Amino acid sequence: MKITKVRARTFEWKGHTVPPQPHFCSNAMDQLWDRGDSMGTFRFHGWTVVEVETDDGHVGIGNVALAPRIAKAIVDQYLAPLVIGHDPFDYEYLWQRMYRSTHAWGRKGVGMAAISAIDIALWDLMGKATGRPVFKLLGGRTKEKIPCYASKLYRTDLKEMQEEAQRYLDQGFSAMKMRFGYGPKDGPEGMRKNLDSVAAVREVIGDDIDLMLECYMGWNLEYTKRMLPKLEKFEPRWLEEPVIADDIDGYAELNQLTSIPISGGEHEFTSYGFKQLLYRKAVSVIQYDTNRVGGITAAHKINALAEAYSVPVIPHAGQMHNYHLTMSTLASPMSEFFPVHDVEVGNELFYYIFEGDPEPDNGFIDLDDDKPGLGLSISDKYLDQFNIIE
Ligand SMILES: O=C(O)[C@H](O)[C@H](O)[C@@H](O)CO
Ligand SMILES: [Mg+2]
Repeated sequence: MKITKVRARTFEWKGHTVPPQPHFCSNAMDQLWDRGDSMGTFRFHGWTVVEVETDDGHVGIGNVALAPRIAKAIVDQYLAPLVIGHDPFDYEYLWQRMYRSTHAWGRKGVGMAAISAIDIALWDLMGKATGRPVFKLLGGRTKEKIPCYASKLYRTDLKEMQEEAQRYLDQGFSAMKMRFGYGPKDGPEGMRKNLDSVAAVREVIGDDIDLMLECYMGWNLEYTKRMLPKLEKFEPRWLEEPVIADDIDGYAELNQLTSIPISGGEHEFTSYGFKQLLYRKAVSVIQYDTNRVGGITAAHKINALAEAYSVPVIPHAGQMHNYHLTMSTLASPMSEFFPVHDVEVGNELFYYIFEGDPEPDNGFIDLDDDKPGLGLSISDKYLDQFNIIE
């Protein structure tokens, strides 16, 4: 089997998007004096879909959501020539070929995200060629079905957040993640508003539902040290990305500070990056995204590392490329799930570009033992909602 063609298309959403609201989600831009619509740079309204075709007619599908136009250019100009003519089953060699040839600029960030897209397509190809789902090529079925947590609850009116939380309870979720809206620049009043939002959600869901708290890199070490003791009474499952991804020492200090587990990793790359997070005890939950971290090849290695360190893996994003990793290892107890399809931050686009993602049932999703590859196809239902760049 030889790779004959690589096609990268960037899908740019032109459909309805939910208008941005102030304090929607604390984020890394919040500490700038001219933060404006600070979440703006973290709204991903484009996605690059990569199709890798082989001489026997199989087509593997990969994807990348970070800087999709740049990722497409990297695939077209640098990565496609490196894999064409090769056997997709030589996926480790091809990963090393892509990683090493772009090492000067691609070992983290959009370079590695582009490598991830090709790698995911190779695994989809191997599944299709063998007639097996990808998770059966990794470690097989380790769960009867995958528990998932409802991930939304962006900072809005407290009553709206309570009604949203109630909806997830009614849908059978036993875990959910909410976002803070305030950070260091919002002072004591912002702290109070943050605490009030957690109290409001806890009031609805009670103490026996897992509640995760998302900062999305919007706080800093000093602010988080002040917030953690105030948050302990809410017993959160974890506090996510309180500081920027490069502040690994900050993560490590926070992770030892209180009983609240610190989580992170959706902005970290390769097994080398996760070795640092694990070795330095920087996080108690790792959250790579397979379409960023280095694809399935890298994620599979990180799962093994995490198992050795007894740190659970709960990947960022409820999307098929992550579900197969979670199904394949006991090191990953659950998946994230994005319960709302209205396009806001852009995670939702996956539902409009692809078909095949499982729907949750009472807080669980499952994968099909008999569906080869990732089990995804490119949808033709919403093509008119996208500007597609070949
Ligand atoms: O953990 C997450 O789901 C991510 O951080 C979100 O995709 C991001 O949009 C912040 O909520
Ligand atoms: Mg996150």
